[in-house]
Amino acid sequence: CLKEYLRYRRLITSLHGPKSNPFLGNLSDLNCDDATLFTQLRQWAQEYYPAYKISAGLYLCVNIVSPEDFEVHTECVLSESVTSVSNRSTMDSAVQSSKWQTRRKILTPAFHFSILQQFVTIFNNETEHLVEVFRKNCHKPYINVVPYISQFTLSTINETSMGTRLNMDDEEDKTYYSTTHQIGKIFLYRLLRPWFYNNVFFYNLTPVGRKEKKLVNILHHFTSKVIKNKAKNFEEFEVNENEEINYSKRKKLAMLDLLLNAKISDGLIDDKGIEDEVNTFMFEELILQEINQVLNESNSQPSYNELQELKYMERCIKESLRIYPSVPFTARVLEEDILTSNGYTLPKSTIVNIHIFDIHRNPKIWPDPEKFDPDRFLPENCQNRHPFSFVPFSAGPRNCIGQKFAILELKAALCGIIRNFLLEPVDTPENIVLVTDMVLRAENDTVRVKFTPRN
Ligand code: HEM
Repeated sequence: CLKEYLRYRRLITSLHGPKSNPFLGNLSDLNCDDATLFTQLRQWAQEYYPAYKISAGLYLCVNIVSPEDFEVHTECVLSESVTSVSNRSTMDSAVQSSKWQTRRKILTPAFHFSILQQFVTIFNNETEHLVEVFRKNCHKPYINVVPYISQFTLSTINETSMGTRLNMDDEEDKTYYSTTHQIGKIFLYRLLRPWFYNNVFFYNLTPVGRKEKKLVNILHHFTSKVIKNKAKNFEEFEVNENEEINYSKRKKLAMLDLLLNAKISDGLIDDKGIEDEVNTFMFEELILQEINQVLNESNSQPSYNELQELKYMERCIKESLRIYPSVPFTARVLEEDILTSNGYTLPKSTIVNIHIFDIHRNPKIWPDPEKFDPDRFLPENCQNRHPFSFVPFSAGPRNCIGQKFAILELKAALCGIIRNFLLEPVDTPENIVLVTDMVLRAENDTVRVKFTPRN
């Protein structure tokens, strides 16, 4: 064991990375607020491309920033995920490595297009609820969309996977919703403190460990209740097995007048600024044009096939997921040694973090990376790109099983929102502060948008 450990340490420590203290490693850099940590990781990603090491005391991990190394690593991370190492008490049976392959096989048919077709009705109904909430609030100067969007996604996944609607007036459902948020924070806390990984006994005695236990019990209680109810319904369902499953044209851009006025009268905005603002509108108008074309101007809910036809919208979704990938980092444990593109050997058992966020903003692959340009995803523009340079759903065997589901759900939601409202950003990339979490979040969970109802 000692020989293996020393080899492991020697190989990882030969990799470059930020300066570290011999005893504490990079703990002092990592022990900061979530926003600073996010910026810090991005800075290291640029400085130490394509891969670098960081350490926390005796624990070491390697961060990968290049598509090439990401591709190599995916061949060696089939089973064990960091979630299962660091968080066994939370996610134990669901993610444990030995069971992964069997479970993935069982679950894959649940995402077959014939099943997704049935989910479209749920997506559309949930979208109607969302549009209704926005309509009630659209008289306000802006709406913070984050809580509404996360309730929408949680409600949709609940209904499609477990067959129940979340009801935010119900205390238990409300607690479940807030618990899913809090557990993410605790997971991150533990991920950054590797001495808690294997030390479950000690961790459970800490205040955070005790809180985690309480939250996990709430989640387990909720899901087991839903599963029990579902099991009852399932018997009823079998009896009825033959039953079907129940489940202004272009607006005048008055904004442009305002922008031009602001430029001429007080020089508050320059030509580039106006172009950016108009582009923001144009994307939305082009999406609306496509929706009207595909749905023949009707007000009906879109069908599965119609959603598939919304190609321009799909490019806009992909470009959004490139600039703001919902999962900015993933973490896994290597099962075998790998050789990185710059000639380093990363030994078996290394914890590897993938900077999805930075892969998506690599200027060599994505010129002018901060610019929103859906045409990057035209087939002819994708041809020569490395297949692992766009990875919002990760890649390789452990990629996201729900990616088609997610795109379809996003399309249904956008269809409902854009047909009903004209959107204007209140928060912009310049003032939004991103923070480290399990999923990409803006500081204080706030992204403000102005909603104006369309006639
Ligand atoms: C925009 C939406 C989504 C994004 C960006 C996304 C992204 C990802 C990523 C990056 C992973 C890999 C995580 C890792 O390697 O640690 C993943 C895994 C996974 N995702 Fe998603 N996801 C999305 C929506 C969904 C939805 C809607 C579902 C279910 C309906 C889903 C189910 C899963 C599952 C089950 C896994 C684990 C797969 C496995 O380990 O075999 N995802 N997702």
